[in-house]
Amino acid sequence: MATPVCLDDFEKYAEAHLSRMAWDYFSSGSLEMTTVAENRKAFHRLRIRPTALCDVSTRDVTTTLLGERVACPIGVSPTSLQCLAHADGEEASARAAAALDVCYVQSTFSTRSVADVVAAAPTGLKWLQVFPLTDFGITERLIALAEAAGYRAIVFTVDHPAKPSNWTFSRRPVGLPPGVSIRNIEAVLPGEIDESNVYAPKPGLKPTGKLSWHVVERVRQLTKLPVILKGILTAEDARLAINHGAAAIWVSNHGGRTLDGQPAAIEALPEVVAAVGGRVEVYMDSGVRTGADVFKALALGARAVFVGRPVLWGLAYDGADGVKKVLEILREELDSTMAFGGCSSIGEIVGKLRVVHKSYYKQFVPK
Ligand SMILES: Cc1cc2nc3c(=O)[nH]c(=O)nc-3n(C[C@H](O)[C@H](O)[C@H](O)COP(=O)(O)O)c2cc1C
Ligand SMILES: CCCCCCC(=O)C(=O)O
Repeated sequence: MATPVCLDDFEKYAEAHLSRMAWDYFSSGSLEMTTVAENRKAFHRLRIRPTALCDVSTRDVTTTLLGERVACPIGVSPTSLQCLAHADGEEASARAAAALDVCYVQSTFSTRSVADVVAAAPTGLKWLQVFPLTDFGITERLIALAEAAGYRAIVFTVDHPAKPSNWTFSRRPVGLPPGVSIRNIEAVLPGEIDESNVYAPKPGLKPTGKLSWHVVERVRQLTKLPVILKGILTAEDARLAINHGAAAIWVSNHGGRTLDGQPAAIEALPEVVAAVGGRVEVYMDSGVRTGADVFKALALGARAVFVGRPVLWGLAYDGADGVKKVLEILREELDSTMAFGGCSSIGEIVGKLRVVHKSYYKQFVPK
């Protein structure tokens, strides 16, 4: 295969080279996968309105997340089981993120532990993702480890209260090949994973559906770190999140892997941004594949975007170097979109009708 030039090329490579089980695990979503598809289609329905004759001779893509500087507003979403994509797994993806000075979010269900990741990538902004699991002690111990290791925020995933209905996983259980284990869980709870079917864990590791907004306070009480809520899609939940002390809100539909039929994350972003009214930062993921997508999300009020599957494709292509290429391509495409859109800094992208739904243009069509 020729050298990949865009994220779609990395996806094709991954599909051709990963084991069938790994590819199915990474690519699938719930039920008919309509939300997986909508995450892309919704970006295509948006149009960028360019501004001519601006000084775009130099462009600055740096920004800050919760006060910490990053080289660009593109980060790595938490994704589980990265050693299915490459033997170095999360060590490689964290190294790539650190090399590019972008935010790295480690999944609870990582095939490398917090300690492994910090040893492999001692620099760079790192956050830990946690779930509401049946055994709250697991979350508690992971947060303590991350805080001690210098992680800078906790990403609390609120859109995963049960095992998702995924026909692909039902047809072929997701198992771990020899030598691969969920080391992040092993570090706090040895011997709990059934390696032949990771979606049939021991009771304590199951997602709990016994939830209320008080769980956010419970997580906050465990740590001095800011707690970001991941998986918010409505204005009502965004307001509740702020009332319960969320430091930031992450608009996401989990890449279409949880509730099929929910909106594309980019469609839900404007109502969340409006409800938040600038009180906390808003991030988004789900379906971001080009620098134009990044520009659209920022114009609609996201402080930063994150990518999930593209990082797994990069790992499959060439470990840490592959992930670096994926992130560099997105950064360069964002930079180019800014030049042609008329923006010299990230701050200039926001607002000003830079991005509209394609129906905006109907009003100008002669009747
Ligand atoms: C294989 C895979 C594993 C995932 N694991 C987690 C996880 O452990 N925790 C979590 O909060 N989200 C998880 N997600 C969701 C991602 O964080 C992210 O929301 C999603 O992948 C974004 O969509 P994208 O893949 O289209 O970029 C996972 C997604 C995939 C594809
Ligand atoms: C190994 C158990 C899988 C946990 C769920 C990870 C996840 O969020 C996903 O989308 O997959």
